[in-house]
Amino acid sequence: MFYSMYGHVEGLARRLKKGVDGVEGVEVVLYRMLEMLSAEILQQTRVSPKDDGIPVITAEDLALADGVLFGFLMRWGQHR
Ligand SMILES: Cc1cc2nc3c(=O)[nH]c(=O)nc-3n(C[C@H](O)[C@H](O)[C@H](O)COP(=O)(O)O)c2cc1C
Repeated sequence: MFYSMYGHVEGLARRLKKGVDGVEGVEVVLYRMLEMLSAEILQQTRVSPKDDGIPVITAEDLALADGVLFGFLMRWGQHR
């Protein structure tokens, strides 16, 4: 599961999936974290459009996973 504003973290997640999917018996499913920024802020900060093919994760999705890799960017020293 990841959060990405400008695609760098998403690119890392896609590459991780490519690598880990090569492990026998393991399947990686990509999810994004819920967007917390308003549409206005997203427009002002020129955030990249999101790929609708990657769903937003739910608590139920998390419970199905045997393992979770987290990916998120740093913004002013913190992630909220
Ligand atoms: C507003 C803003 C604040 C940032 N603050 C930090 C920071 O405090 N520390 C850091 O290491 N990187 C910081 N960065 C860099 C991002 O974490 C980094 O570019 C990240 O790869 C962006 O990921 P994304 O392209 O998936 O959104 C900041 C970037 C932005 C746009």
